Amino acid sequence: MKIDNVAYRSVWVDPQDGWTVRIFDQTRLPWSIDVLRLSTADEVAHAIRTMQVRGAPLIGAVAAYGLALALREDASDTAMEREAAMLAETRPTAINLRWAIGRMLARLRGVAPHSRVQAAYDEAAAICDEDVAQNEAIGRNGLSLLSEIAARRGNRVDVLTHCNAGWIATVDWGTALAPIYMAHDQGIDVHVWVDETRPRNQGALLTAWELGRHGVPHTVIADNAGGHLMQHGKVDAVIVGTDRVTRQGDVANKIGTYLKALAAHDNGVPFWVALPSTTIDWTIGDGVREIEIEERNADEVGAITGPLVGPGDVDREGEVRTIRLVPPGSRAANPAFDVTPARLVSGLITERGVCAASEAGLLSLFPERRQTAA
Ligand SMILES: CSC[C@@H](O)[C@@H](O)C(=O)COP(=O)(O)O
Repeated sequence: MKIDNVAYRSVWVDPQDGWTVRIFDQTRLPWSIDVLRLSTADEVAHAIRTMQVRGAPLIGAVAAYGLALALREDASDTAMEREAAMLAETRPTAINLRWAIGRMLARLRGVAPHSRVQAAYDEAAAICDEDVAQNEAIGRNGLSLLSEIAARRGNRVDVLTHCNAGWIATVDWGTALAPIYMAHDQGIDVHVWVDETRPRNQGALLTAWELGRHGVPHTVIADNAGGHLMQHGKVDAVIVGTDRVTRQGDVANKIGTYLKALAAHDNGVPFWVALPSTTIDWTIGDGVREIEIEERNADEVGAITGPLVGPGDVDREGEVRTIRLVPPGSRAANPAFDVTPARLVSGLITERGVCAASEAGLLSLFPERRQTAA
């Protein structure tokens, strides 16, 4: 995607030095576009934990480069296994992280230590290229669904999305936002209701920023507004991304997604989930019981960060500050994801096509997984 007419991915190797890894600091967006340089596996782990990089596919891709950085310092078997385990544990819910580390190890275990660094960079680059191709295919498959609605509605589609599943959450394109970008580029009058997505506001900050830069009409809403809009016929479809889909089609995504699925179900609004196959966890069935939900620091609920606005503070307008929301002494809790049961999901939009959120649906697109799932 482009920033000031320059095409960027969300992660890349610095072309000047040929080895450090560059990312946008997503804790600073949209107020400031800061590019970070990561040169050790520990720096990568820190970037993932603090959500300087976030979004399921992107943290997998960045972690893969993290392992390449680790191998530059020590390419022995012991160091490789240790650093891989450390990177895989930086966040628990998104399965792409463990998938990417698993793929790197599968490739590198058979490579002699002196050849591992180059092999690791090559494999991480392949993961990135494949993610871009998968998201582009997801965009095309989701576009068919949006085109059908537009054909019925005089070229208009209103989509609601939650959190950020755009290009900044993947290597490029995004999952949930890829069909929206393509619909907009094709001249469909697409408008997006953007859930702010408390507590970290990935919708209000990142999705709104992405859509705005691409010229896609959008409106940021409080997280609680979606049900009301659906009751009044203002939402044609909900499309969200996901951090993990079980083989039976249960969907883990940013906290609050489940409530949107319930409201969509009650109002007959299609609820679609967009994902690359790297987000499917074939080893588990019941997402509510089996997916580990990340519990983040309660301070993310108890405070909010943003630039000061006038008129009270004209001199300091624009200065980014953190403001306390919760009185001292009140406890806060911060489960970061929830699980939407498959029965509430209208369809899964993957790189291979759209399927029912069920084991049979997923296996119809990924028949090679039949044995794993059995
Ligand atoms: C294509 S990203 C899909 C999901 O990863 C996204 O919706 C989400 O929940 C991200 O959570 P985050 O905590 O911001 O990493």
